[in-house]
Order: sequence, then structure tokens, then C-alpha cells
Amino acid sequence: MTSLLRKFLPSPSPKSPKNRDDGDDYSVEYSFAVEYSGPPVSHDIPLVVPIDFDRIPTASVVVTASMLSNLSLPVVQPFSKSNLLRNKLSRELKPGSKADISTNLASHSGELGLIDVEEGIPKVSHGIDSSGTLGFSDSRDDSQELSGSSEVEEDLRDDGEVGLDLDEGESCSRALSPEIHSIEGEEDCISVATRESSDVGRELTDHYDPEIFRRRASVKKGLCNRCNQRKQFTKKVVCIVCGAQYCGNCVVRAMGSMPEGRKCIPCIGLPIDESKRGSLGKSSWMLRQLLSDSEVKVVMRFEISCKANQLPPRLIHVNGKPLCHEELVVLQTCRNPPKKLRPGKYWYDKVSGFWGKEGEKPCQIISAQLAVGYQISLEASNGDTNIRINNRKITKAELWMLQLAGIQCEGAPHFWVSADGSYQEEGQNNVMGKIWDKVGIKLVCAVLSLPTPPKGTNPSGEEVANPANGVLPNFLQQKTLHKLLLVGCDKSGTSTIFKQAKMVYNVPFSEDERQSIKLQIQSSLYGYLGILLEGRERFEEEWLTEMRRKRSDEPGPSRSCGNINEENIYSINPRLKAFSDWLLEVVISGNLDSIFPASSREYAPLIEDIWKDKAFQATYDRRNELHMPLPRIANYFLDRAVEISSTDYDPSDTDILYAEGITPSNGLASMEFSFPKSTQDSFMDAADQIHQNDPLLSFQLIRVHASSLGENCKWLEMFEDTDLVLYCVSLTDYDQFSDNTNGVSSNKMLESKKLFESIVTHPTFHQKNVLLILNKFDLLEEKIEQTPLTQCEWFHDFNPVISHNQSSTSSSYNNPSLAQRAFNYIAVKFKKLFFSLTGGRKLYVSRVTGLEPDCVDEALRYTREILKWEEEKPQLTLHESSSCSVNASSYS
Ligand SMILES: Nc1nc2c(ncn2[C@@H]2O[C@H](COP(=O)(O)OP(=O)(O)OP(=O)(O)O)[C@@H](O)[C@H]2O)c(=O)[nH]1
Ligand SMILES: [Mg+2]
Repeated sequence: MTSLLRKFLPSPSPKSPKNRDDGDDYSVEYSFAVEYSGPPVSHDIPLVVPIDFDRIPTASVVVTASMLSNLSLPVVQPFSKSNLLRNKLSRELKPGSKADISTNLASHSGELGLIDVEEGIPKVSHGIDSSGTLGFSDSRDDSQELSGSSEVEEDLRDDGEVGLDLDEGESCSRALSPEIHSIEGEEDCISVATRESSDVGRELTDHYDPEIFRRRASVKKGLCNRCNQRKQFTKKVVCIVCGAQYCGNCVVRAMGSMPEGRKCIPCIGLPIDESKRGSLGKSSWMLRQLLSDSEVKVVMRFEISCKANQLPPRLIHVNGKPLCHEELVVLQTCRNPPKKLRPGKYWYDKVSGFWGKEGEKPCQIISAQLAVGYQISLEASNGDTNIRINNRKITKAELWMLQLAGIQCEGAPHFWVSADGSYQEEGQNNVMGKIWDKVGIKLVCAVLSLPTPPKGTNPSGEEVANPANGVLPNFLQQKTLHKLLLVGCDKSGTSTIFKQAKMVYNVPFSEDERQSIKLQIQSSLYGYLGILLEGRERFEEEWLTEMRRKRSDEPGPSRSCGNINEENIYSINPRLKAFSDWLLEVVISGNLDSIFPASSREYAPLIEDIWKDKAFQATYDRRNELHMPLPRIANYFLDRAVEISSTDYDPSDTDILYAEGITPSNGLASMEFSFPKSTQDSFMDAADQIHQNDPLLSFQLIRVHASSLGENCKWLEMFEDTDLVLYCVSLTDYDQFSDNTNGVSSNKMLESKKLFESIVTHPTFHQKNVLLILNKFDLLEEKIEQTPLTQCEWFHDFNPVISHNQSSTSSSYNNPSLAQRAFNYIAVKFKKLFFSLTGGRKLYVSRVTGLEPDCVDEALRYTREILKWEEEKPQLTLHESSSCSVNASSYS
């Protein structure tokens, strides 16, 4: 296999475009914005496939005139066989649609109805001759696909990027000439699609410069580009222009004082490789080893703010228009500029400030009314609903958002939404409300990954952007948010993990959350009381039955004389009895939540009386004999029943942690956090910790209750942009049963297995890795001594060989406890299941042991490591948290 990388270099100058018919294998093509206005064109023009030689697969399919009759969007697509076909067959160009077209300007401009030739940018591309090697030889023949496709293979290169290789000597080499040409002038650019983690397959446009091209072509992969050594090359510094890598010994000599950040000296002054924009300002480990902290900061500041590294405005398209310098300035200096602005195509709703990538849902709300780009198009976000906001068809996620906010969407309404979120229907003059005032809207948006308006004015005292003092303007800060979806069966402990995370990462509970948890605690308290009162009734009946039996056994006349004195330790006075009867009725009817704790003020004095009553205390002493078991945590609250039932009760953090649930609906909850500085971090060395405490790296933890996922987990669709799924399993479920929706009792571990299967095989999570959190390990340690794991049929072959002569010196590693072996066994069971269901994906495992907030720290820090590994695409095949390693041989 010969890599295209080395084989092909740029095409001829745009100033002398070669005509396709002259027999040459390549031609220079031009790209410009066009608005299609005529009937379908049927010129016989072969498809052109521009190829970026440096970052293959970066080739884009460019539409030619003859394809316009059956293809409109998106004109430039990442190169892939299926993309080519799908787009060709399924789209239709309607008059009025705009597109970027590349074609041979010289011969076809007139017939295409071009409107914006002046913005035209020459493109480097290779024409494919009509016999068809890498494309459609004749667009009228739909059956002809990539006829050369068998020679094209995706190949994972050693640097982790996907490359495109061709078989040596195959027909592609006929079509693509290895001849070297160059293009002059700064205006030149080539179309590329990079494989950034979040932008896979998305089109970006890279600056083209022959010097950069030459430099990139001469970069030695896998070696230090100065000393040519390979050894000790795992950590390196990479030039942000040409991609050359340098080892620790050579970096400073190769890069000098780094006045523009990490660039080798000849690259200084050249524009950066756009696919590396995301790493601007993020220092590497190696650099931190070589330079002092303050030096690293200065270099990183240069890297972010120097002129040569700024975004070229033309590479940003807004509503179809490549920006000019002034527009980019307007965009970047407005009050709420787009975050993470990279080369690409965006849509912008000037009325509401909604902003998104072309063909995608909105990702941000920026300042409204900016004079930037053309008018927005109906299809800007590729919305597949009939509902419009400000003349844009909205996406499904936005429709869900409106519906969850209680906004009527029946009858395909067309809303006008202004910058403050007030909305009205088209043709009507009255404002119907404000979207952002709706209850729970922030949570809904967070969960659906939709933007909410940025916070209001800067409170005084907040630092104002000033690169001189190290504070960068918003647009230079690129915050990365990783989404973690936390899900599990009933009582698996997801809400506890969520609350633990809030506490350990100092995310305060809002007043609303505290109030709702307070009501939850009070309501549960009445539930626990109900269980105890039911027990009291039973104990009293048992006592009376026993007394009657004793009486009947007594010989002689006393048997019939007089009634039994029914007064006993379990008797309560009529007032308490009336309350008890009523409460039991409420518990049985399942209406507890609707009655309590709204009316708890009324009942608080009764609770005090009940709690002090000897009958109740006698029952409480026998709480282990109750038919309906009290949750473990009940004691904690019952011991403070009087305090909790009072109206001025204010739950402590521990109360909140022990409470059941987070929100009244017990459904969705979301929080954003970042990892605070930690003195001990088992996963990284000290230098990495500095990097990891980066405030721009944050995480969103979304907890969703299994019952909110709907039939066949259909609502998982809402979480498509999850970065990692955290699936929570309670280790104590193996001997527990619950009634499923059909009223059939089933083992809870098997239920958990079933939900796990549905989630990991759900199409939304196709290709997503999963972290399995095995929870309540502390309870497993107690339980497994009493109840064998084999109670669950899935674990029938758990048969640990325990060494009984544990010496005091043998470590738990050499001689794991029964619970540890059970943990390992269960982890392997899930791993095997996962592997059989998903093939190549990875299941990571961690555990949580207890209710202390920091019990979740390790599992959550592990998620950060997993995401880092994923980004770096390591060669490892099996990852385990060091403290939770799963060893299949530890059980037999
Ligand atoms: N001892 C101990 N108890 C735990 C642990 N994790 C959760 N619990 C308890 O287990 C019970 C269920 O936990 P939750 O966090 O409410 O579970 P859930 O997944 O939210 O379940 P739902 O109530 O169905 O939403 C609560 O009483 C928790 O206090 C743990 O690691 N150790
Ligand atoms: Mg709960």
C-alpha cells in the first residue's frame, strides 16, 4: 500500500486552469456560492473529487452541474463511499436553494446561474476522467458508484488518524497525477474535513499556502524531526503549523522562544493547521517539563493571541456567506460571542440570537441583531418538524423543549421569538409568554443540549477581558464540556451518586432543590411512620390473639368470667388511632405524595405525640420484624421525626444525601462540574494534575430515571450527544425482587441486566463506550456473608475458592474477600455480556462503596481518564481503574 500522502501534491495554478478535455488527469476547480434558479441542468460533467493531501480522508465530493437535478445539500461532504451514494440519490435541488459549488469555471459558469463569483475561491482538486476512477463517471447513470472504491481503504495510521490508502499501481494512479504543482497567492484554500473528536467528518476549510504544504509533506512521522530519534518519543511537542514533532532534547532548539506558541522556527508567521485550533493555549506535558510555569503561561498566551494564529474570516460562513474581516470582528467582540468559533459553516438567527452549525440544532445563543452573514434559510438547521422559529424549521430536540415547557405546538405553528425569549405566533399581535421563564426550562435545555441565554450583565468586580493581565476575551476561551449520562434501574443508587457528586465538587443545591428535597424527606417520613403504624396494628392483634388463646387454655370457671383487658403496650389513644387509621389508608391508596407533606404543618403536633407514645416506641424497637421492611435510611430520619416534620426544618447536607430522590418528579437532573484541585489523584502524576484542573474542562452529569426512558428506552434519543454512559447497578440486587410493569415479580439483578442490554444496544449509543458503576459495595460485603450470590440464576456458577488460612501478612490483593470476588465475578459477567452485544466497544468498570460524598470521586475521576484515553485513541484494549481491577481468574 502506498499512502496517497506521499504520492500526490498540489494541482496546477488557478490562473491557468487546465481543461478536462485536454486529457490531463487533474484540473483546477473553483468554488463559489451559488443560488440555483433554473430548471435542472443536464450537462455531462464528471464529478470532481478534491483531495487534501495532508489529512486524508479529507477529500470532498463537489457537485457538478449535471448532478444538480438530484442533489442539493450538502455540497461538500467528507469523503466516504456511502456518503457519496446517499447524497446523490436522496436529495433534490429546489429552485432557490443555495450551495457552494465547485466546478470548472471556465466552461460552465454561464449555465449554472452563479450569483457570487466575486467571493469565489479557487480550489485545488483533481478531476476524475469520465471513465470513472474515484467517482461517478456520468451523473445520469445512478447505478455507477465509486467504481474505484475497492482500491480505497480507510486505514488507521500510527498517529491515530484515519488515512486513505490506495493499492499501488491501481487505477487511481491513472486518474491522479503525481506531478507536483504549486498555487500562489494568499487567497488559495483547500477544502478539508478533519477528524476532530467533536467534528468528525465535518467540513472545515484550511488555509492553503505552498510553504506550509511543502513543510507538511516533509514531516517525518513517528520521529523527532530534528534528531530523527524514535526512542523516548511518547511525549513530544507538535508544531501547530506543520505537525512536526520534537523530542524533549530538541524542542527548544527547533522552536526557539516560541513567539507564536508551538511552531518550529520556519513556521513562525504561517497560519496554523485548523484542525489543531482546539489545542491552542493548552500546553503539553512535555512543555511543562521543559519550561517554568510562568514561561509556559506566556507561550500559551502568545499562541492564543498572536495575529498569525487568529481565525481567517473567510473560513467562517454565516448563513451561507463567508465573512469579511469586519464581520468577524463584530462577531467576536459582541457582548455574547460564539464560543469555540472554528472554521466552518454556521447559521445565525439574528432575531433571537440562536446560533448553530449548519444542518444542526442550535448550540448557543449569541448577541442578536449583529450585521453578520446573509438571511437565515428555512432549512438552516436541517429541522425535521413543521414548526418554525423566526423562519427556520426547528429540530426535534427544540420541539421537545417547547413541549416540555408547556408551549402548544399543535397545528405546525410559526413562532417569532425575540432575543429575550418572548414568543408570539405569526399573524398574532400578542406575546404569549417568555420561553426562558418556563418552569424547568433550564434543566430541559441542559438535558437536550440546547442553549439557554447567557447570564446577564457582568456583576461589578468581575474581571474584564484583558490579555495584558492574562484574562482572555470570551472568544479565545474554548470550554470543553463532556456529557455523562447516569442511568440505572430502580434504587440502583443513581440519585445518591448525583448528590454525592454535587457535594464533592461543590456544586450547591439551589433553593428550589433544597425545598423539593425537604418535601421529599417529610413525605418519606410519613411513609416510614405508616409502615410502623401498620406494624403496631399487627403487633397489637397478635398480642390480643395470644391473650385469647391463653385465656381459652385456662381451666375452670375463670374462662368465661369477664372480658380480657384489651389495654396493652401496643394500644394507642382514640385520637392517635384515628390519625393512624387515616394515614394507613392514605399509604395503601398510594396517595401519600399528594397529601404530604403539603399538609405536614397540620400533622406535625400529632407526629410528636405518636413518636413519644409508648406503643409506637415498642413497635420501633421491633422494626426488624416488620412485614414491610423499612429502608435502612429510615432510622436516620425517624430518630428525628419531630424535628423533620416541623415547618421550619432545614435539611442538612447529610439529610439531602440520604433523602430519596432529587426532584419531585424523580426523573431528570443535571449538573455541571469540574474537578477541583486534589492532592491525591490516583490516575495521574503531579504535572498532569495541573493540566486537568483546567477550569475550561467541565463535565455535565445528567441523571435520568429508568422509568423516564419510556418503552424500549425510546427517549434515549434525547441523549445522543452523551460522551460516556454511566450505568449503575446495585450489587445487593441479586436476591431482591420487584414487580415489573406487568405485575410479575422478577429478580432485580436480571431486571438490571435487561435494562443494560437495552441501553447498550440502543442505536443512539451505537459506538459509545460505557462505564459500569457497581454500587453499594459496602452493603454487598454485609449481605454476601448471609446470602449466597447464586440466589440469582445469572450467577449460578459463582463458586469462589476461599483460602481459610489467611495470614495476617497476605494482602487483600492476593487473597481477596468474598465480596471482592463477587464484585470481580459480576464485573466480568457484565463485560462478557457487553462484548457479546457490542463487539468492539469497551466496558469500563468502577465501584462505589458507601454514602459519603467522596465515595464517588474515584469513579467520576475515572470518567475523565476514560474520555482522555478515548481522545488520545490509545492502543490499549482493556482498561480498568487501578483500584477496581477486574480479574477473571480471581474466581473459579
Ligand atoms: N449503604 C449504601 N447505601 C446506598 C449506596 N448507594 C445508594 N444507597 C441507598 O440506596 C437507596 C437507593 O438509592 P437511590 O440513590 O435513591 O437510588 P435511585 O437509583 O435514585 O433509585 P430511585 O429511588 O428508584 O430513583 C437509598 O436509600 C440510598 O441511600 C451505597 O453505596 N451504600
Ligand atoms: Mg432514589
